[in-house]
Amino acid sequence: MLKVDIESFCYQDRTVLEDISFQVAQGEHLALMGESGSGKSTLLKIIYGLLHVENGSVSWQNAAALGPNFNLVPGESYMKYLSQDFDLMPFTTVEENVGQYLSVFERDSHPQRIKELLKLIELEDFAKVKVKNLSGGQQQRVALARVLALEPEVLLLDEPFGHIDNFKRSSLRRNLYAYLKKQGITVLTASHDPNDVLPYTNRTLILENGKMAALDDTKLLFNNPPNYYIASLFGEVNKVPIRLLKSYAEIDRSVLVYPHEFKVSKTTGLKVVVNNSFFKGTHYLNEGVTEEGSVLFFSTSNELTNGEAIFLNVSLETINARLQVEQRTNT
Ligand SMILES: Nc1ncnc2c1ncn2[C@@H]1O[C@H](COP(=O)(O)OP(=O)(O)OP(=O)(O)O)[C@@H](O)[C@H]1O
Repeated sequence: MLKVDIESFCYQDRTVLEDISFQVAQGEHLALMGESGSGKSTLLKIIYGLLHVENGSVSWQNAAALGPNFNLVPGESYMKYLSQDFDLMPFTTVEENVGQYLSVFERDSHPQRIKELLKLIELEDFAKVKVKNLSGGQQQRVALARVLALEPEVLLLDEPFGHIDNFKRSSLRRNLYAYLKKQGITVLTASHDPNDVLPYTNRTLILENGKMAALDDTKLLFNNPPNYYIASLFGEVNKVPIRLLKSYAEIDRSVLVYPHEFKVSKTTGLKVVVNNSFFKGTHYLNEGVTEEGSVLFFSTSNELTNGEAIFLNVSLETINARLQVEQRTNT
């Protein structure tokens, strides 16, 4: 079990983390989400032991992680941290970079282990290439292989696919997370990308201005986001007054609605005039303006014409579910 308790953490005199307290079970995969500057990287650096936290503690399996004021070389041996800057040796080859992190006591198994890791990151053909001659995305994959070399018990990943193109990203993500799960490695992934988070993580911790805005089951957070900030980390979202959706409603509140949750009708519902229809590959994301002048985003399978009037509907189940979440988080 990884236990993190941070009362506060400051850079110079600016507090950037406050009241952070959570636990991660062995083998669990926790996502860290939050807007840029919310404190994700800082939190990972504290956990790894790169930053000293005066008011707080980190422990793994009930043993305290002591941080940089106590360790000659920062970082705990059972943990690895993949930072946003890759920290590679540019003038040596891919296999040397990965091999450097393998145990000196098991030299015989190095070639096999390097081969295995290069296969995982899909860079087998680049084993003899110097790192300085690789693209940014390829370098990020080498950095990933390096942190995996010694099979850490805890792996901290900071935007691990940020430099990798979509073509490689999907398969790499699948292979990597399947591998980590199989090995029972405890993982924390900080990411802006819901595609890194939704399919692969058990729980998600949301940071907002250095504070914990939520910590819950990932699917639950997506399906029933407690507020607009949290929902918008997963993609486009609308805040819609219930009285516009159900004319008979006596409730003066708004609910969060994702674009895919609107059902489109030609005759009944909340009237909007289409302003834009963006092709998203699998669907169209449309921008519509209500009679009150607010903008709503909704999905359709077909392209809509600008100026066309259509009607939006949201199911009672969705509205009720959202109202219940609000009640739960307000009590
Ligand atoms: N070394 C530093 N010295 C002073 N302030 C810092 C330092 N590093 C980060 N900060 C500040 O601390 C806050 C949190 O930064 P952090 O990098 O942890 O956020 P983040 O959520 O990881 O952002 P991003 O998603 O953009 O990587 C920001 O306001 C940032 O400007």
